Amino acid sequence: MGLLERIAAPQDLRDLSDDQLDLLASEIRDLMIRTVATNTGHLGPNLGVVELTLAMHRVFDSPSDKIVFDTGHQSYVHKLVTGRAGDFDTLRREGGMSGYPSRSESDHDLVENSHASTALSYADGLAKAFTIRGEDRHVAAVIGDGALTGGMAWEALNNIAIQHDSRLVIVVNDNGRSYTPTIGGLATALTSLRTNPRYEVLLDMVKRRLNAVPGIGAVAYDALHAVKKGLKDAVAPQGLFEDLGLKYVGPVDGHDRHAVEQALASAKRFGGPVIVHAITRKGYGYDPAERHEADQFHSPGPFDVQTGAEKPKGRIWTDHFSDAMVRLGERRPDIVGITAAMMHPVGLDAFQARFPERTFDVGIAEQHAATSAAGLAMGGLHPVFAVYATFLNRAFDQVLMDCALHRAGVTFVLDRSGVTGDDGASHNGMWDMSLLQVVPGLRLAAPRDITRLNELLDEAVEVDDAPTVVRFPKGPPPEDIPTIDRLGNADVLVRNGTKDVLVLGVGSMAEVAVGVAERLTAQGIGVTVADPRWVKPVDPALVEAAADHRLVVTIEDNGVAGGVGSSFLQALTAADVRTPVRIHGIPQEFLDHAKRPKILEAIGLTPQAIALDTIDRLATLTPESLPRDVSI
Ligand SMILES: Cc1ncc(C[n+]2csc(CCOP(=O)(O)OP(=O)(O)O)c2C)c(N)n1
Ligand SMILES: CC(=O)[C@@H](O)[C@H](O)COP(=O)(O)O
Ligand SMILES: [Mg+2]
Repeated sequence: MGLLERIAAPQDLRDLSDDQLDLLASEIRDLMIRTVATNTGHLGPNLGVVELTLAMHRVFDSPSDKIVFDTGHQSYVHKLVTGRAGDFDTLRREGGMSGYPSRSESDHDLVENSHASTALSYADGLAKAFTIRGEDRHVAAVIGDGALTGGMAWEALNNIAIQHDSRLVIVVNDNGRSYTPTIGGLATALTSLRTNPRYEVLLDMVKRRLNAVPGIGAVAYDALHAVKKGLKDAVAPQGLFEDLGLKYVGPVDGHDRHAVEQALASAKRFGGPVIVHAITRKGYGYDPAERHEADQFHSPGPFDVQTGAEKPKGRIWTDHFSDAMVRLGERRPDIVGITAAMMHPVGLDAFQARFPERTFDVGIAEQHAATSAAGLAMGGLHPVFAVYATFLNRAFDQVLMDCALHRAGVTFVLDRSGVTGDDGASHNGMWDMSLLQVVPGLRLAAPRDITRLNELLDEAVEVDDAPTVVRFPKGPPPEDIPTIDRLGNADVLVRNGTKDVLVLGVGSMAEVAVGVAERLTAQGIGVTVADPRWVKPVDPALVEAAADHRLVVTIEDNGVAGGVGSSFLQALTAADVRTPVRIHGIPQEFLDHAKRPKILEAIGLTPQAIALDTIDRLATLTPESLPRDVSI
């Protein structure tokens, strides 16, 4: 590992010469490429911030100064130079290093939330705290051009701009992309700053001339830096940040570590909030990533280091949704697709290719997406907003007060619902079937397999007077699980005679419910397994069926608090049905990263664990807890 072994703390970086720092940068790239090739992870974003991160840790004094990463997926270099290089081979492994900042790993890490556009708000708070406490500490926040399209970032900038004494340096890591090129007026404004041809040529010439002058070159370059700012005013329109009252330094070549250090040092000296605009390239230094058209290896699966060829992946739920959307689009000219900067990851790229004028990428702006969808519905269209389940949390009020209050026919398709695993606590989609329970009129479906996905999507887009939600998990779908009967709107999957236990298997947990039934049947226990399909509103036929059974078991890939099981129990209570209910779901905790199957096993969402619990539960049932008309 060479030089990296010598970096026990970021302060060690200051003892390295320029040549050694260049060598260290290539060592870091090499290690990240080899590690992500097997462990998976965010290679493109991290290759793009090697020089930037080294410069930050040479200028700022972490952990006393606080370095905050927006989204945090680009914090591998930060981890490598803050004493964790030795554990890097455990990246994203169960019990190993998180792919995001982790406070339990290091006091150099602060923000663990992987939801974008939050860093500037944390930084605003931190800087105010240091000022009030009279602490001479700086805050440096790294935010990507993509994360800058999120509304929270501008709420923060609005506040930061008036904090004239805050020791805050904002580094805009501008690589022009989220997954795909960043969209919108902000992106255009950033582009105009970074690509003004006269400014670039002039700057390059000056830099080359000065650096060629031994001894004084760098100093003069630094002095000219301020002039350059003036220069830039002359050759590049300002606006954007400086109209807000924010000092702006840049754009600076984010792969020129020395230039970045100069910019950061001068920004640090300003003594007030400053924006340093760094131009970087995602995947920089690894050809297969730089050439990767789709997303420059934003988060590649396992791949061959030599060729960059990714190991073939089987079809996942998203691929089937993608096909279904194209079919819907052909059948329904009123259907439009919306994504929040994740066109391919949510499976709307095929729909976009077929119906470009009916597809909208709104940037990382889920709140805007939801309310814009309400507007589209009010305008006579039927929008489908495809989003990862966890990211819809951010738009809860928009779903409630902009969509549901106005009975807007918007369909939300929640990919990555339930346990996702690799990306840690803030990525698990374990909240939607709890949060959305309280939304009046909203209908929520959880397909168990691809046949049901197509059925439920068709049903959802037929609803034009209320928001509908269809949610499915990360990864490959199961084989179709056949229906043997209907029970109201629900599908009966197993019925083996006596009515001891009614098992409700929700969405991806229907497969688990069938496994539970197999184990209970082998013990001579009577089981009915039903897949509710629509979990909100609760199906009255299932309430009725519960009254005929000794015990109800609900299984959901959602937090147990306020989820499907809770709402079913509430419905039984309201109907004065006293059958006891045993709720199985994700414990209401922040789960550490690991693979989805390992987490499901660890939290007991397996046929074996639930069958054993059910047998125990049945054995403890006492007459008074039985429905009135059953005697044992
Ligand atoms: C609220 C939210 N929506 C979507 C995502 C998914 N996501 C992760 S990284 C990313 C792109 C971020 O782009 P940028 O901020 O420019 O960082 P870069 O990857 O270019 O370094 C997105 C959309 C997220 N993390 N948070
Ligand atoms: C950082 C981020 O939010 C996404 O890039 C996330 O890693 C998505 O991962 P998957 O698309 O692999 O579920
Ligand atoms: Mg970017």
